[in-house]
Amino acid sequence: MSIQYEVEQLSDSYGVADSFPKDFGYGEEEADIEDSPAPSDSKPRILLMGLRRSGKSSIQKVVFHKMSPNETLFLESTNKIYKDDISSSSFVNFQIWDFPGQVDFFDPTFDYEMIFRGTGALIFVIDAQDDYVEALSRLHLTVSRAYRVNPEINFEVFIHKVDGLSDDHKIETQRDIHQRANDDLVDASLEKLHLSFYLTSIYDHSIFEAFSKVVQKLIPQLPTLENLLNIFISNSGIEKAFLFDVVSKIYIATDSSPVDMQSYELCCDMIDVVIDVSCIYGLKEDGSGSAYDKESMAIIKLNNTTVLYLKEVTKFLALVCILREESFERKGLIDYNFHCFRKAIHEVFEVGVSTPRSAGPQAMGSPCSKAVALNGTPRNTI
Ligand SMILES: Nc1nc2c(ncn2[C@@H]2O[C@H](COP(=O)(O)OP(=O)(O)OP(=O)(O)O)[C@@H](O)[C@H]2O)c(=O)[nH]1
Repeated sequence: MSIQYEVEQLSDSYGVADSFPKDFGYGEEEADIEDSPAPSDSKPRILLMGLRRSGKSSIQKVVFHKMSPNETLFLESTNKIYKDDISSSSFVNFQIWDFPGQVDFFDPTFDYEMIFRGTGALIFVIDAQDDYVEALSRLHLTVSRAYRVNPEINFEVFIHKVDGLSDDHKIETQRDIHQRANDDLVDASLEKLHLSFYLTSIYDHSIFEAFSKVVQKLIPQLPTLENLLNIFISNSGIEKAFLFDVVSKIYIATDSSPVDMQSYELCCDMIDVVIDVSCIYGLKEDGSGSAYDKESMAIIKLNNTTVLYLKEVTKFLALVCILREESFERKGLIDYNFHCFRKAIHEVFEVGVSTPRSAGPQAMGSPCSKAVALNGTPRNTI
C-alpha cells in the first residue's frame, strides 16, 4: 500500500527524544526477593509470572523498551525479581515485576503475601509451543495463592508464542488451556476466581493488544475516556479513535465500536512512522529537542480514501483516528472538537497531577474523583 504522509511541526519540549525510539529511559531497578518494599511505598504493580523461558522478559522488553523481537533470543534468564518502573515516561503508571521462572512459594524469604497485596494484575505466561501441563499446575498454584491474599487482583493468562501455531491449533490450545485451568479452579472450589485468556506473540501486535486490555482494566477513568471518545467521533465523522500511550503503543481507551486488529496495527504503525520521522527531521540541529511534544500531529492519507490523523493529547498520550477522506474535508470541525476533547481529557487527569500516583493497586494513571463526575459529559461539551 502506498502511503502519502505529511508530518507537521514535530519539535521540542518533552525531552524524551534522546531515548526514542529504542529505549525511553525508564527507571529500573533490580532487587532481591527479600528487599522488596512494603506495599504502601510502592507503585501499583503488574506481575509477570510463568515457567522459565516462557517469554516474560521478552514481553516486558518488547512492549516497554522497544526491543526488537529477534533480540530477545539473546536475553539471559532472570534470576531475581526485576522491577521496572515505567511511570516516569509513560501514562501507564505502574511497576512491572518480572519474576524468575523458579519462584518458590515455600521459600520463607519470598514474602508473597506482601507482593500480592499491592498487585493490580497478575499476568501468567504459558509457552504454547511447549508442553503446558506443568505450566497449568503452576498457574493454579500461583493464582489460588494470590486470590487468597488479594481477591481484587485481575488474573490474566497469556497463551504465548502462538506465532508458531496454525490458526486451528491456536484455537484448540486456547480451548484446552481454558478448560483445564477452569476445571482445576472448580475442583478447588475457586469458581469465583476469573481468568482472562489472550493469544499472544511478540512477533506481531497481539502482545500490545493483550497488554492494552490488561492495563485498561486498571484505569479507573476508562468509562469516562470511552464516553469522551464516543462523543468525539460521533460529532466529527470519525470511524475509529484510539487513545495511545505513545511510548508503549498500548491503547488505554477506544470508542465503543469493535476493535479490529488491522485498524489497531495501522495506528501503531502510524505512531512508529511519526516518531521515526520526527527523530530524524524534527529535532534541532544540535540534536536537542523531543520527538513528541505539544505540537506533534500528523496526517497520513492512504490510497484507499482512508485518512489517519494523529494529535498530541498529553505528554504521554496521543489520539489516533481513522476516517474517510470525505469526513476529513471538515477538518476545522474535527480540530475544534479535538480541542474540546483534549480539554476534557486534561480535566479528567488534572486531579492526578496534585495527588500522589501510588494511591493503591487500582489507581492506575491518576485518581478518579473527577473522572466519575465526568462520566456523563453532556453532548455539547464536544
Ligand atoms: N517464537 C516466539 N519466541 C518467543 C516469544 N516470546 C519470547 N520468545 C523466546 O523465548 C525465549 C525465552 O524468553 P525469555 O523472555 O527469556 O523468557 P523468561 O520467561 O523471561 O525466562 P526466565 O527469565 O528464565 O524466567 C527467548 O529465546 C525468546 O526469544 C514469542 O512470542 N514467540
